Amino acid sequence: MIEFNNVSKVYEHEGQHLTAVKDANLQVERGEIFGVIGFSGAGKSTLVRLANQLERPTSGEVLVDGFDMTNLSAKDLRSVRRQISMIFQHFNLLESKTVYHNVAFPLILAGESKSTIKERVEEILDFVGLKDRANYYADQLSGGQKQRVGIARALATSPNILLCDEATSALDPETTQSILELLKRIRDEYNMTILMITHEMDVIKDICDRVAVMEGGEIIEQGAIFDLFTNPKHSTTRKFVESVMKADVPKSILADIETYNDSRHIYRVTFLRSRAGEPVLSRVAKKFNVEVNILYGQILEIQDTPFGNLIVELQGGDDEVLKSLNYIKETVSVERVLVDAS
Ligand SMILES: Nc1ncnc2c1ncn2[C@@H]1O[C@H](COP(=O)(O)OP(=O)(O)OP(=O)(O)O)[C@@H](O)[C@H]1O
Repeated sequence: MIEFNNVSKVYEHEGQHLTAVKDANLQVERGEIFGVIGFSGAGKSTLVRLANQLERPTSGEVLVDGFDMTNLSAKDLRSVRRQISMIFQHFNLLESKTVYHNVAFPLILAGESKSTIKERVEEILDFVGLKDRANYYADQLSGGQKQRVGIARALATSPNILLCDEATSALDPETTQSILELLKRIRDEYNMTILMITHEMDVIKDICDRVAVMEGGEIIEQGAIFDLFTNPKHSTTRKFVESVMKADVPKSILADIETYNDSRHIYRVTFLRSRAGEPVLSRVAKKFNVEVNILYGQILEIQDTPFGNLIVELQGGDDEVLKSLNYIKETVSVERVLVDAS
């Protein structure tokens, strides 16, 4: 649906060249929610603006629905662009206009009749849960409601692709969840293709099918969410994953682990997929001469798949600990050891 082939974007500023996107390759499939994550300045906004040709690439090609956006006539480009809508971090609403008018705006520009506009606006406001706010002014709404208006406006012209530029970054966690639920519903009910950029791994975890990680203009890693979470390869990807994994570990436990001395055996044990429910640690305690002390445990759900994450201490002689560890690794695919004090 959206394809980047060897795309680069170089800006020239006061005689200096700055490569904002470097040799990017990615494919977003129809009906997929694809996330792009990176720290500030990584090139995410530029990448998403290349998707609808708000920016022209310096080299490479951008295909949308098979059309090479870099080689279209102005008329054809307008027509392909009509399939693409965008929502923004700060909503970009007409603050002095009503909710109704904001959503009607792109339909008025498209020359639709009054009756078509009325029908469509009412339908879409109902869909985003703002039917009773049609006559409110945008500046009378909460942030979450404003983003719903932004989404309704984006959907008004029935696009196939929705680009989301940090769409939840200005919202509190609860409102973020409700907007993410709405985006999922849009994908499911309209088979929308969604390309979203964010710096929040939580957002990626909750909604995306696949993700690309950007750094210094390059896509340094990409893949299915589950694979990326359970087996991140690049150190920046690991940082993003740990921002979610560590977020829930109580500070007192983290501080405690850091003070453990070399003679103790502390491991992070990662349980994948259906194995998350297996009683492997109690089996280890019965089978070997060790005690298992669970310091911290968490089971995340990534794309409806359980992903267990435990920090355990194995107490016993070095030999027994080694045997136990090998047993755990065989049985539940221990992915990696965070703290190996042995
Ligand atoms: N129009 C422009 N002219 C010159 N340089 C630009 C322009 N737009 C972006 N850049 C530069 O390109 C790099 C990537 O910027 P971009 O906005 O794509 O990053 P980002 O990952 O979206 O960052 P943020 O999360 O802070 O918005 C930055 O160094 C930025 O200064």
